[in-house]
Amino acid sequence: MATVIPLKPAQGPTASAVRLTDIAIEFRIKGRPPYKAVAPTSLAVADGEFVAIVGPTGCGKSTLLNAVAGLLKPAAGKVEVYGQALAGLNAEAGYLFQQDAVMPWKTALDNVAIALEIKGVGREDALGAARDWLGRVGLGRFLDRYPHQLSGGQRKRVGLAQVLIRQPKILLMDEPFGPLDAQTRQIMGSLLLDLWAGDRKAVLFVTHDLEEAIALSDRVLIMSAGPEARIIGDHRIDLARPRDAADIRTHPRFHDIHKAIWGQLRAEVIKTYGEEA
Ligand SMILES: Nc1ncnc2c1ncn2[C@@H]1O[C@H](COP(=O)(O)OP(=O)(O)OP(=O)(O)O)[C@@H](O)[C@H]1O
Repeated sequence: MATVIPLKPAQGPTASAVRLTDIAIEFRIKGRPPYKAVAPTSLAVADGEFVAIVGPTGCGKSTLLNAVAGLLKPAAGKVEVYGQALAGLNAEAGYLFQQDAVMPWKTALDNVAIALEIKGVGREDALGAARDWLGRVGLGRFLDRYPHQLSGGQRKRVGLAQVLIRQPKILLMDEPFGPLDAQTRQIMGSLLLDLWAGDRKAVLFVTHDLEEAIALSDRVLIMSAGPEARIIGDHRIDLARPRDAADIRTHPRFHDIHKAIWGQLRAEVIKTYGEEA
């Protein structure tokens, strides 16, 4: 059985990388009462921890991530980053979305270098770092390709390099491998784990794919069906590291963990389909 750990944030001298306390999020829709997307809910991500959020479609996973990114302000509750109340955009975080953020008129090299240039890094230094990062994501031979000359998986690698070159302390990932085929998703997962093992950032990873969440994470959080969604499960994943995001799925322990968590997730997924039917 996977261990279910209490939802209360751990107390201790070290501040969490991210801590949400009793966060509630509402959307105003003209002529209607506010839509209460997220009910008061709490979560904490420790420094160096890889945490996934899984939940039924439309429950509020991206909304929660956007609150951590500082892209939207909760109606109630606290967002803290390394112990400091978040005001405005989260400067410690790099954000990787499902959609590509690459510029079609720039080569892979320029797409990655620009992430440093807009921070004031000189052109030559930015190009040097971009070459290095593209090498680390396996695109050392594709520096001068334009996005339309790259596969979907290769564009994702460019996106990953664009975010990582800025060395954020926290990585926010919203279905980052969503549009890719199953095999490429697993390869990207393995690449992400390899890169993460180097300097263990705090990661908050949103996915609808429970297998992907278990393969990558230290903890998997389950979000209930909306409206007024909240975190209802917090499962520690005790699979050894280093892990290969593809091979780990054949491990017997993986199946036990999957079975334990799926029971809880399935109930929420069924509620969502009932609502939309
Ligand atoms: N700007 C907005 N205005 C009104 N409602 C919104 C807005 N953004 C999101 N919502 C609603 O809030 C709820 C949560 O949306 P969110 O995108 O966070 O879900 P999700 O769990 O990430 O979904 P999916 O897995 O399908 O990507 C949904 O019911 C959505 O319709």
